[in-house]
Amino acid sequence: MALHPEIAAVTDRILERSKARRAAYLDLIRRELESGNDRPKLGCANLAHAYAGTDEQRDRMKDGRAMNIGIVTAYNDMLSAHATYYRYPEQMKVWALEVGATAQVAGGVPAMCDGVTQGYQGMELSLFSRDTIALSTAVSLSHRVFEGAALLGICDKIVPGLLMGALRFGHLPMVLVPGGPMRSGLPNKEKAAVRERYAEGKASREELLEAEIAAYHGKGTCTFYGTANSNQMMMEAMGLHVPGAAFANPGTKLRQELTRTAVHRLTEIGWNGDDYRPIGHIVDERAVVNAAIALLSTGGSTNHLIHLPAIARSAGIIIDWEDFDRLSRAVPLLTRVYPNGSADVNGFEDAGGPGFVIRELLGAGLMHGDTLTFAKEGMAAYGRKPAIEGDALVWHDHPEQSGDDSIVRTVANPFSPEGGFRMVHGNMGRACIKVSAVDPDRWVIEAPARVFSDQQAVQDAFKAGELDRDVVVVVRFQGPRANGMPELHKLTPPLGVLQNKGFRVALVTDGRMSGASGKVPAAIHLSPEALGGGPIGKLRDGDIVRLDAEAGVLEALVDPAEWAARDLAVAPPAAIGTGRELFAMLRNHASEAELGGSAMLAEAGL
Ligand SMILES: O=C(O)[C@H](O)[C@@H](O)[C@H](O)[C@H](O)COP(=O)(O)O
Ligand code: SF4
Repeated sequence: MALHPEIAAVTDRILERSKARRAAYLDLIRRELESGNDRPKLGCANLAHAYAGTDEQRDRMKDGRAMNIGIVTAYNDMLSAHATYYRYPEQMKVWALEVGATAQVAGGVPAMCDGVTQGYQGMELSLFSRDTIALSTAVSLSHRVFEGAALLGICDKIVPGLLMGALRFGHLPMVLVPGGPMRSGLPNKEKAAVRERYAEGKASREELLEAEIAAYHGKGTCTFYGTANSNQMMMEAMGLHVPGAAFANPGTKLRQELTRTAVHRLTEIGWNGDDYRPIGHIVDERAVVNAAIALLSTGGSTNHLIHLPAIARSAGIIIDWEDFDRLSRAVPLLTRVYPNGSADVNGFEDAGGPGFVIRELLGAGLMHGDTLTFAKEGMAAYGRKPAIEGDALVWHDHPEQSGDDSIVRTVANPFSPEGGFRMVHGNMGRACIKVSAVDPDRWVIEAPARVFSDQQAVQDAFKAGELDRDVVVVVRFQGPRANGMPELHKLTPPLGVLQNKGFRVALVTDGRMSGASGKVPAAIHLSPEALGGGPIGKLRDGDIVRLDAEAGVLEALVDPAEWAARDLAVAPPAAIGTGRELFAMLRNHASEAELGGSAMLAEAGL
C-alpha cells in the first residue's frame, strides 16, 4: 500500500528541516564507531578496572571477540513499573553467556514516579528528571567497554531520558526492555469516580485510599494509557523492542522469553558484522514519524508532544507541533483505552494491542513500513503477536478483526477519522490539546477566565465554591523555566466535578497534564510561558477566553489596544525545598516545550 500523501509530506518537511543536523549526527556516530568501538584499544589498567567488578566473566571479556552488553537500569521500588527490574541484570548476564556474550550493569539512572509526586513539590523536578536520566545514561555508557546496550526503563520521562542519552552513543546497537503492566485492578473509571466523590466531600479518605490501592495493587506499569504505556506503544512503532514486548505482564514465561530474546538478538546484531544496525540508524526521520502516528492513533499522552521532539533532537531530527497536528488530521483513532475509554492496557493487549494497531496502520499506508528495526524482519514484525508454544517464543498474525471493537478498531472502522491531538494558537501563543478524551460538545469553550499562579490556589477556590460557573481556569507560571513544568493532574477531579454539574469548563496553562488526564478540555504547554514575558501573563480575572479545538484557536477576547497596553503579571518567587533549588540551572536554560523543554539539549545546541 502506498504511503499516505500527508504522511509523506510531513516526513519530507522533517527531512528537509533536519538535513544539516542529521548529517552532523550521522557523522558523529560514524566517528564514534571508528574510534570508540574497539575495546582492545583501551589501556590494560582501564580494562582491568572495567572487568574487576564482574570477575566471573573476565576471561570472556578479555578475549574481546564477543559483545559486552552495557545494561542501563532504572530499577527502583518507587515505580511499580520499575520494581519488576530487580533481578533483570542477573538474568540478562546468564542469557548473554548462553550465546557467548557478556553483560554488565553500566549504570543506574534515577526514576521518578509521577504518581507518587503528583500534586506535590517533587512534581516540579519531574520534567528535568528526564535530563538527569539522559546525563546518567551518558555517564553509564561513557565507560566505552560495550558493543551494545540494553535500556531498562518504562515510565514517563525514563524512556525519553534513556533515549536522549543513549542516542549520543548511537553507533551502538541497543534495545529497550520493558517489564509489562500490572494485572487489572479496580477499573480506572471507578477509581476516578471515587476521587470526584472525595473532592465533593462525599467519600472518606479511608474509602479513597482503599480504592487507590485496589487500582495500584502490584508490580508492573499502571494500567491506564498514560505516558508510560504510550512510551511502549511508541517504542514498538520505532522498532526498538523485541516485537510485541510492550504489554506482556511481569512474571510470565512470555515476559521472560521476550527479555531473553532481546539479549540474544542484540548479540546477533553485533557491531562489526553484516547485520550491524546501531540505534542511531534505527531512530531516523521515518521512525520519529511512526512514533508520532502511533501516539496519535491511540490517543496517547500529551507529554510526548514534549518528549518526542526531545528524543528526535538527540538524533539530529526536528519535529514540531504543526507536524503532529497535520499527522493527527491524517490518521484515524483506532483505540479507546482509559482515559480515552473505559478499558485498560491489559484489555488493549487482549483485544490486539500495539501489534494489531501497527498491522492496521502499515496495511493502510499510514506508517512507514521500510524502516530499519531491532527485529531482523523489519516493521512488519511489529504487526504480529508474540506467544509461547511449548518452550518457544513464536509470533502469529493478528486476525482481521480485533478481539473487542469497543477497545481496538480497524482503519476501515475507526473510532474517529482523525487522531487525538490538536494544536491551538492565538494572541497568547501556541498550545496543545488532546481531544480524544473530550466529548466533542466540549471542544469549543468560551467563558470568563479565573487566573491562578499555582494549582493549590485552584483547589482552594474550588473548595470555597468560587468556581461553580462556566469558567476557563488559567494556571500560569507553570512552564519549564518557571517551576519545572509540573503536571497539574490533581486538578482533574475538581474540574471534572464542575463539568459534571453542567458548567462549561476548560483549563489553560503553560504547564503540563498527566497522560492519565482526560475528560476536561485543556490547552496545555502554552508557549511562550508566562515567565519571561509570555502573553498569558496579561490575562486577568473576567477576561473572556475562547478555546476552539476544532478551529485550532485559543484567544483572549480582549480589545487589541488594551491587550497590547497591558502589563505582565509578576512571577511568584522561585520555590526552594525538596531539592528544587538544585534544578535552577536546568530551569534557567530550558528550551520551550515545543523544542523539548530541555536545558541539556538547548545548551548542547541540539
Ligand atoms: O503522564 C502520566 O501518565 C502520569 O504522569 C502518570 O504517570 C502519573 O503517575 C499520574 O499521576 C497517574 O495518575 P493518577 O495520579 O491519576 O494515579
Ligand atoms: S505509570 Fe506513572 S504512576 Fe505508574 S509507576 Fe509509572 S510513573 Fe508511577
